[in-house]
Amino acid sequence: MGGGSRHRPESPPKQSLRERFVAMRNLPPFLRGVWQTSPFLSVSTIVLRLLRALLPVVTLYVGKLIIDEVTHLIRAGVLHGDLSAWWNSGDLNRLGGLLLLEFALAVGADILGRIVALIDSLLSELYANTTSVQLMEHAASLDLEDFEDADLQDRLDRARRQVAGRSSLLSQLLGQAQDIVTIISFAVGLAVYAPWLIVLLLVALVPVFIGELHFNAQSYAVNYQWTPERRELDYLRMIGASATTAKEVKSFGLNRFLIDRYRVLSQSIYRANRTIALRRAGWGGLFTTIGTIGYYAAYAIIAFRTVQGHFSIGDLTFLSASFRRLRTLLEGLLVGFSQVAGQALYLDDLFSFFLIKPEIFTPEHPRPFPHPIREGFVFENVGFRYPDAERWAVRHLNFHLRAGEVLALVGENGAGKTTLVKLLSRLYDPDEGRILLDGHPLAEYDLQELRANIGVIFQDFVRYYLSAADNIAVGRIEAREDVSRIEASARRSMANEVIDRLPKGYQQMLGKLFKGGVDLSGGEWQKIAIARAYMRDAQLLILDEPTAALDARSEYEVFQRFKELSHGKTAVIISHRFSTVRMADRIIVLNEGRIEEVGSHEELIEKSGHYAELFELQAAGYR
Ligand SMILES: Nc1ncnc2c1ncn2[C@@H]1O[C@H](COP(=O)(O)OP(=O)(O)OP(=O)(O)O)[C@@H](O)[C@H]1O
Repeated sequence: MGGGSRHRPESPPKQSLRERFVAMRNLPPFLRGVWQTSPFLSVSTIVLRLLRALLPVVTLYVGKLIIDEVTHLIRAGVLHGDLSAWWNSGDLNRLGGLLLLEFALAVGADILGRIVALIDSLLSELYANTTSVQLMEHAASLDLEDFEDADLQDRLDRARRQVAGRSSLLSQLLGQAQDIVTIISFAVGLAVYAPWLIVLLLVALVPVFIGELHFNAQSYAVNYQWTPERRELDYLRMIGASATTAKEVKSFGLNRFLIDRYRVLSQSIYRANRTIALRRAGWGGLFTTIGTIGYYAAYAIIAFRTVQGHFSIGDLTFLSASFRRLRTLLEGLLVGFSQVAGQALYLDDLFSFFLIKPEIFTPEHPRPFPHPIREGFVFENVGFRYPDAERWAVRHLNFHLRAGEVLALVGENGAGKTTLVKLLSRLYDPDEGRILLDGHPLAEYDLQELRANIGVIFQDFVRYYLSAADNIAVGRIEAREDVSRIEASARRSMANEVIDRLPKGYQQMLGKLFKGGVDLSGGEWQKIAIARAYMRDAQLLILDEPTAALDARSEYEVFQRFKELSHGKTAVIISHRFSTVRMADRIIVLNEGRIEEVGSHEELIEKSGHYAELFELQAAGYR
């Protein structure tokens, strides 16, 4: 969260006219994406819209013919006594035919419009689904480091909103294309009768266009600038009203604080939006009035010329209606264009998110992963610094994690234990030095294979709101159906005792998010999480303090089993409990990112160094 001092870019990005036009380059890939989603639906909507586009001018022209026919009939004075006699005389045939035609056109236009709207909504939804999946897939390929970057979070957030809220872009875009065809057809009609009307039209419309363009750019800029705050709003809403936070929020009485913070923040966003909306409404009103003046000027001229005998009454209605429709259409087109340009800017976020490339990836020709690992892992002068951090989290790490040994990492909070583990599982790459596996850098192996061979349970493991069985199966999701494997893993981590007590056993939904879910104690969750490591059947097992919530007996038993069961397997355990740590073959003591001591429990006690001091401290606490 931003706290009190909010960073605001000096000049709002991407709001110049030129940049808006540049953003239009996003439209071709967008349309290509839509096309690939469903070529059939795409073709259908284009063809139907083309038909629909020509209907208005045809309808208006038929209207003109009707009026001309009516005036003709009046002038000719062919009035018969009653309607049926008149009808039978055949004088009304042409008028009747024209009326029928206009009726058919109106019905046709309505039906076509509905079909087109239906296709557009189907197509938009399909496209939004496809893009959401791509978004998830791409997010999955990114580095952990990327996710810890607030800028990326902002961009991802805008991209998500783009997908969720902007699927109207497609119908807008297609509607524009359709309107252009209609406009051309009207313009041709107008040009034939009175070309000067078109000039008048343009003069009336230009101010509206520029106004729209300007205010859309401002809206985007505001939206862009306030992304972090909007994310904070979401976050506040989430911690203010979710099952996982309710306990703490209630007992600390945080609700008032959260609500006030939400209110203040949402009001500032509201004020920024209101300012733009007000200015937009004011200027928009003025510009529209100019357009209306243009329309009535044209109307007066047409009427005058009709009186002079240049136009028929039918022409008068056709021209004035054409002019009015053209004005509305062009206004819509221009406003729509600037909206499309605005949406194209949001597409920028979506597409630029796709352009972020992970830095940790599998080389083109990966080295086959060793089965079994022979020598183990060697850290050679490894150093790592978190992005934007001043301090090295770990530095000058030199040690050998031998195949088959159980290594414990000990150190005070922030000493670098978790960081070391993240480097080992290649969630980060070192900034200095290198890590070798059986003599070759980790980066030469296939990333998926490396991760598949490492089973790591972090201290902040995830409590999935899934069934108990699935909570274990996530350790090796391909084996989700393998009940005996899941049960065996549960027995090893003692999770079976927890699950046996659940009303629905392995099928019990865990967590309180969904109906019928049962929550577990911290230690019970941990036993479930540890079962994931066994599920994985990896060559290297890493337990990063996942036992912190286990009672002393459970932790002892869990590690006893761990040692027995991981026999021959390489393992790294992080724990603050020395009863556990002393079971390891070797212990590394970390201090401020450096290795301070290495040895077995006995050796380190003998040495009377940092380890012995920490051990004494804990032992004294129990005496
Ligand atoms: N994602 C991160 N971004 C920036 N700095 C981090 C990040 N994670 C850890 N650090 C910093 O790196 C240092 C080492 O952290 P690390 O999590 O490795 O410690 P640890 O020994 O596991 O501590 P603990 O016993 O509290 O779990 C700390 O100074 C910490 O503040």
